[in-house]
Amino acid sequence: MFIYISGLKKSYMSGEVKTEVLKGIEMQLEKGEVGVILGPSGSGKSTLMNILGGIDRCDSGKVLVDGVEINKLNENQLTDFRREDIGFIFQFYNLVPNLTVGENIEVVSNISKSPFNIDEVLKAVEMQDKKHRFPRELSGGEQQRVSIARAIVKNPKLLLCDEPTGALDFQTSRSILKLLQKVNKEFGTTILMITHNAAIAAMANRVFKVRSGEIVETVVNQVTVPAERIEW
Ligand SMILES: Nc1ncnc2c1ncn2[C@@H]1O[C@H](COP(=O)(O)OP(=O)(O)OP(=O)(O)O)[C@@H](O)[C@H]1O
Repeated sequence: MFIYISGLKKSYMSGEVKTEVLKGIEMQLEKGEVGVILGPSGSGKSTLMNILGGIDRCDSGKVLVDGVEINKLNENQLTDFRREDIGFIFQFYNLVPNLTVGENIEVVSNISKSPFNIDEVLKAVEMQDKKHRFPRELSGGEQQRVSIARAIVKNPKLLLCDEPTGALDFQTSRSILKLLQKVNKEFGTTILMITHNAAIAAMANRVFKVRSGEIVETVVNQVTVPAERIEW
């Protein structure tokens, strides 16, 4: 199993008060699959994703990514894991404003061990014509395409997407989801995506429903729906 999570717990302290945010998560995803995490605001989705991406650490439980138990890595190993194996896409694009599209991608490619070719990745996200533009000269959807290119150029094992269409209108959202599906097929990248939108679950191989820090249901879709046919 490519992602294997068992008994994962995480609490936060605010002052004297301890809040258990993840209460024993069980979750599995195969290599090359698309997983969707669905759940209401505050249910622990981002916390789970941050632990899986090596941004945060769990208190207890097992978290394996491609056979590596990431909660056992030291700080340097965790940094390497995050840098080399994980691509992140967020709701807001976090592009460097004074670098062009090409340069934003090059910064990541330069520090990667086995990056894809920048022009190929730009072509895949249909942004090859805008390589020399600055982020402020792009629409929201175009900026998200660039942030996807930046996340995949490093040839990550796992692409983690936290509400990637949260700031986009429905047509643009659909084109971004279509692009993620294409990345999954063409580059074979395993994708795990957080969303509030239950309709998006139709494009996933596995859907994890989170409530108050627990996975209350896992749905395995035998047939996945192409993004362009998702009903909103
Ligand atoms: N660093 C932190 N310190 C204290 N509490 C935190 C911290 N990070 C998250 N929390 C709390 O953990 C809970 C879960 O947060 P999380 O961001 O994982 O939820 P979410 O499901 O992703 O929500 P949303 O859909 O609104 O982004 C929330 O109650 C939040 O306030």
